[in-house]
Amino acid sequence: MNTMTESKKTVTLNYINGEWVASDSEQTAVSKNPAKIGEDVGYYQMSSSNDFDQAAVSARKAQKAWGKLAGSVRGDYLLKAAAILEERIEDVATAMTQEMGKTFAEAKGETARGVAILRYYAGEGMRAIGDVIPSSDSDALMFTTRVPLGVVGVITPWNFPVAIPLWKMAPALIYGNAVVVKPASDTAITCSKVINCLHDAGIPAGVVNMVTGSGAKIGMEMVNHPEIDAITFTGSNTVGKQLAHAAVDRGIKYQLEMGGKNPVIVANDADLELAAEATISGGLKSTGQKCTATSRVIVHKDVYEEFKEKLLTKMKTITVGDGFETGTWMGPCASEGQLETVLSYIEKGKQEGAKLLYGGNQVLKDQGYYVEPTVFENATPSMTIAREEIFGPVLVLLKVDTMEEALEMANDSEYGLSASIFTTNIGNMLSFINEMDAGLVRINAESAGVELQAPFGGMKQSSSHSREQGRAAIEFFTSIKTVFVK
Ligand SMILES: NC(=O)C1=CN([C@@H]2O[C@H](COP(=O)(O)OP(=O)(O)OC[C@H]3O[C@@H](n4cnc5c(N)ncnc54)[C@H](O)[C@@H]3O)[C@@H](O)[C@H]2O)C=CC1
Ligand SMILES: CCCCCC(=O)O
Repeated sequence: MNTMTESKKTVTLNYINGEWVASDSEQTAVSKNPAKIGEDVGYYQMSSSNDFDQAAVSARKAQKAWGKLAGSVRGDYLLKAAAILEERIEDVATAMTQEMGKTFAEAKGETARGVAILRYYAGEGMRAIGDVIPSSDSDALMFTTRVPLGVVGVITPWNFPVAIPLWKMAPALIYGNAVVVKPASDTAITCSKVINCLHDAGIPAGVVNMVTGSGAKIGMEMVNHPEIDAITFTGSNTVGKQLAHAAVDRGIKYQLEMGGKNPVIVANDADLELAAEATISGGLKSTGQKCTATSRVIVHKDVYEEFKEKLLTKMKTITVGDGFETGTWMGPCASEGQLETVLSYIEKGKQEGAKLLYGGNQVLKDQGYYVEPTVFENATPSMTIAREEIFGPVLVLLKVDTMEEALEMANDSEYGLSASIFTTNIGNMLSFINEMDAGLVRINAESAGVELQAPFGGMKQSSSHSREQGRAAIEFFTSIKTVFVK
């Protein structure tokens, strides 16, 4: 059981060496519901260095046998976990909406994506992992194979608390690694429910471990621990860079997926209804808290006013509220801190001279951490709101005279995660595909829309330049060994 009751409080436990255990710090912290101020979702362990050490040592011991299993046998565990998670979609999604505010429908959709991720990587246990390469010695046999890294540390953010841990853990496990996961504290309970599905699938003790608590403490403990052979991180650039420096100091493999400032280009031949709908969805779904969310909206001057009117008409229909309420389109910001960050960027936008077209206000103040969907115009590319990741429901309209200017503006960012263009012109489409510096480029579709079977990752400052998901994940979670036999 992943929780215990302590003076009527539900306390989520750590998962170490196949057992649910409390931290030896005897300290817990509360996970709060951002939709309902004052409502505690539950408690999680504020773990100690010793807790992490026990998890890492357990993982090291377990990995030896786990790595020797046939890939198909490892895959069977993932298939069982997928079936269990599928049975528990409502329960896991409930925890997600309670902990970070995503609408219940989106939370169920994400959890279903987690089921699909487990099933996809289960199949990887029976697919080729190398090549036969002709040696210059005709009597010799030369081929490549792949070996696991060993123990992989997994650090994940709060915005996709099921999909991101699983799109890291599932490939790590199928390719023979053991894992220690440190989830974002805001969604520790949700992660524990995912881990419990792996536990109930009978995964061998020590192969999967979860240690909750302060990122600065446990996250840094992880990257510096001698039993950790690699780190896979998704989160902010600030934290990612800290982890990378520590990983380089130890000479271990690391993978970072970080921020974005994703543009959408609306060409003068675009389907404006489609472009407006996709900008709303891509920019404001999940309260704009997706790394792939649209934030810069670059519009050709010929269609600017018509597009703006369509966008505003749709924005005015957005209902803000508790993610469990049927009519809610957009939930709260994930935490009080996230709300404060978003409101500070809105103020910055006004101070720097952008025009607030719609929204910009905190709402339902007595209930939770809610902000209106917001759009600015008359912004310049140098303004803070056009350069920095806000990670909230804030769109910035930018007007251009030509498609060349649009593409130049779209690339004028330190980030390069995802980007979209709306056009019916094949020349615009090909220029965008070839010249847009982003890891995910989408044509006539919103900037969000990661598919689990395709490589995913950023360019420039959005990533450490490996790729997650799909078959690409094998590159990070294994090492290639070239074999020569005479
Ligand atoms: N590129 C991508 O695929 C994605 C990127 N993100 C990015 O993540 C950010 C939002 O997520 P947050 O959880 O707020 O990010 P965050 O960077 O604050 O935290 C991410 C994880 O790192 C841990 N952490 C915090 N401080 C740490 C430290 N000093 N050492 C080690 N670990 C530490 C946290 O506890 C959490 O588990 C945004 O910047 C967003 O763009 C989010 C989802 C996907
Ligand atoms: C955290 C990255 C997940 C992005 C969700 C999407 O674009 O579908």
